[in-house]
Amino acid sequence: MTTRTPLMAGNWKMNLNHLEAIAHVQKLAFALADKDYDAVEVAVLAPFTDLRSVQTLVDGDKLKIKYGAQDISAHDGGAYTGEISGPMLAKLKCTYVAVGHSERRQYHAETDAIVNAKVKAAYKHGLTPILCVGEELDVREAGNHVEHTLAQVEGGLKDLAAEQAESVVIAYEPVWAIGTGKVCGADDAQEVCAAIRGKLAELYSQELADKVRIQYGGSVKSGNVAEIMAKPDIDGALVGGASLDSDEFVKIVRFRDQ
Ligand SMILES: O=C[C@H](O)COP(=O)(O)O
Repeated sequence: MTTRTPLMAGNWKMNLNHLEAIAHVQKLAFALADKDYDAVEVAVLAPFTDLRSVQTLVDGDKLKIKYGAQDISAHDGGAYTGEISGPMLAKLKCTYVAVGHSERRQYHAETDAIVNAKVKAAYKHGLTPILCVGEELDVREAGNHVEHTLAQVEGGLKDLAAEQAESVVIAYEPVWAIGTGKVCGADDAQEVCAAIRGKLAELYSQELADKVRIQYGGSVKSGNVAEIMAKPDIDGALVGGASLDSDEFVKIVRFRDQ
């Protein structure tokens, strides 16, 4: 059986300026330093303006915390005002980049085709995409959440070679549970995450599907993370609001201590 190292990633969204980011990462590093946390991978997805500061801190202090961006341009460079390219993120030694977050899909009209181009841009420049998928409330209420989410997985990974797809991280984030305090029940989250793994097996192979880490995201907190992480197809969490409180995020990272 494949062992998947859990990935706990804090998505700061449009919060924390670069000075606040430094203080926040320092607090995380201090709180996590007294105990070996190799068994869990920790990452922060910071605003673009924070990345250089976070890089300097992580490199300088040799921190185990990984970092990345919340979006990437599908283009490598050129006249795309306001965009940030893969080469720019790679130069900052980002490990991860979130792609297709529901807030990008909703507020920036990102389609599966755009998300797919961004996933490919990430791989082209050595970044690992965290492909975000998940249904809106009306889709869940109509009972189409699995089908909807699997279509986003298939669209996001379209034409991607197995050598790349085997390292993708998929974040299942039901839109109705994001920032609402309404956490998806652990059994409901497991149902969709298992279906995502099944889709990966269908698209590639069971061996590849067993390697891919699938996160749950949506109102994850220290009080519910252990129950979510106990599910066999959930390999981590993509944490929004609760990742802005360093004490709370550390408790989430240490879900096994609960
Ligand atoms: O990327 C993170 C998700 O959007 C979840 O956000 P949340 O933890 O604030 O619900």
